[in-house]
Amino acid sequence: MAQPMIDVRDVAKRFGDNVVLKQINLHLPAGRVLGLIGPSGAGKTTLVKSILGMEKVDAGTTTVLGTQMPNRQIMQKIGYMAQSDALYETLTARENLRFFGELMGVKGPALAKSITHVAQVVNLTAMLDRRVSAYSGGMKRRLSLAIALIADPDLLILDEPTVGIDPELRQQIWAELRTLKQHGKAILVTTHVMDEAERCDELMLIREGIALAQGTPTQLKQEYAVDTIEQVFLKAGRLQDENHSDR
Ligand SMILES: Nc1ncnc2c1ncn2[C@@H]1O[C@H](COP(=O)(O)OP(=O)(O)OP(=O)(O)O)[C@@H](O)[C@H]1O
Repeated sequence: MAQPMIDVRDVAKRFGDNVVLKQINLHLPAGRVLGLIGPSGAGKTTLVKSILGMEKVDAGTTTVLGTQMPNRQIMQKIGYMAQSDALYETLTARENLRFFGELMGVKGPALAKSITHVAQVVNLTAMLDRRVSAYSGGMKRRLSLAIALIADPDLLILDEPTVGIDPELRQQIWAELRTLKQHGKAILVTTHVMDEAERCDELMLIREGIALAQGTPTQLKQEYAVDTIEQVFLKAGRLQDENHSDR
């Protein structure tokens, strides 16, 4: 089998007494979209940061592109969109894209071409030369996504990429993610939006730091004998509450 783009083995993490991740296992091959869904505080961002090597795990390993994390070189190969935007407000969007593109090794005409493409994907072409300080929250999210895409990375890790983005553009962004996966990219995405969860090839339901269920949306609906992912989630949560033996 081809080497997974992300391989998480038995990862555990706590902040003081707060156990945030318990024995998480996750494998993401090329050409797949894996959705991480769970309520606020479930541990999604902590898992994402553990995968990136930004958070030190207490047990287990996270391997990305065949290399155990943390690793600075590998980090530069990942298209990462954080939950909060890290943008240079005094620069224009184009300058931000140029800066982050160069940081990831894209230069010259290739960079100019990539800026044009990613700006189109997130619908910011007309606003590229405006300072980011004048951007709305949604525009900043879109620019953060464009930055994650700028170097055409093999692996994208997107933490709630469509928060504050209107439904039409959300469709456009998901169409782009689909195209990217068809080109063999691997995509890990966290989301609260259930119709986005339905678009993932595979889902991991995470609650109180525990991976409650994992599988394709169809498999999960069958397993829990329900019609929607939202119902899967609610049912899995109820079962977890009834069975406290895993705490
Ligand atoms: N740096 C930190 N120090 C202490 N506790 C933290 C830290 N980061 C996260 N936590 C705690 O870890 C738990 C999981 O947080 P995390 O941000 O991973 O959840 P999440 O599933 O991403 O939530 P949301 O959907 O709201 O973003 C929470 O209880 C949070 O308070």
